[in-house]
Amino acid sequence: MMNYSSTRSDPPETPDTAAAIRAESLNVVRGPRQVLRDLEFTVPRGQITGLLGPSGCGKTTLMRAIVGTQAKVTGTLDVLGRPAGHPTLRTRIGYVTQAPSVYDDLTIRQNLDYFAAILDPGHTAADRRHENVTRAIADVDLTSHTDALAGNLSGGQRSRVSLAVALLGTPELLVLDEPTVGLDPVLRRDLWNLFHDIAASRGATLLISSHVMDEAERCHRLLLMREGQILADDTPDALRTRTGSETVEAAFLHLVDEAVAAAARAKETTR
Ligand SMILES: Nc1ncnc2c1ncn2[C@@H]1O[C@H](COP(=O)(O)OP(=O)(O)OP(=O)(O)O)[C@@H](O)[C@H]1O
Repeated sequence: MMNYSSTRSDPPETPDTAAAIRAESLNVVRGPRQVLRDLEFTVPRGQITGLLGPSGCGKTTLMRAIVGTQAKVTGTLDVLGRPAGHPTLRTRIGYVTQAPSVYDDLTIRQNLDYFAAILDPGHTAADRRHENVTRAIADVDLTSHTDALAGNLSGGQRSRVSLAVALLGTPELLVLDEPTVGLDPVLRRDLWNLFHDIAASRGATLLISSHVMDEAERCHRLLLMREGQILADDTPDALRTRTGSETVEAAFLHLVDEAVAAAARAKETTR
């Protein structure tokens, strides 16, 4: 995690028009390996940015750095105008991990009531909490299962309970790690519609990881990753045009081939 010994000397927060996330010379080491290498990118506010790349390329590590839970992060990483991990960011960011974090022995409503009580405590907030919980359950289309035990839900339903928890505090930035993995096509489409609603109606910024390239087409912008580096930071249209490809998947493969060829040339010249 990045270090914050004092908030007294914090620089003033950057204006809302600035990027939601800005990284420069960002490096992360995990165990003996350098997992992220010299990343430089920005994520604009109010849009959906897809973080795509093969398994093991560093997507989760980057998300953990952004939400402030990753150790050994160096370089610049600003989130909503503050350095990543800053205490004031805790209530402004919703993070959904790959493994759903729900209590199996509680119902869906009890799970959300529990997290709502942490976010918005006190007797006087009871009505507001009830409303927020009901809305978050409806947002993820689980109203008909409100009183079902989380332990009896399918994997996709449990993921949606986790997403509902992240939506409780109406966060400005939602960081979602592979939220559609294992879901059927109808649910995937519905969730992507929900993500677009959240960005459009609340002006929220969403960073969504996936290794399913067809989901890239649903994003406003893309960060394509490979082996701990950013291969491209662009819109799906611009990527297809730039590489002369029909799909983002073909564009990604084109960029991988280019990177491999460039690395081989560099090796050749150093011999
Ligand atoms: N706790 C850890 N200690 C050491 N290395 C780790 C640790 N966790 C992950 N790594 C390594 O860091 C690299 C990036 O992992 P990460 O989970 O960020 O990838 P990912 O792109 O999210 O993969 P996936 O799509 O499979 O979830 C991998 O090579 C992985 O082996």
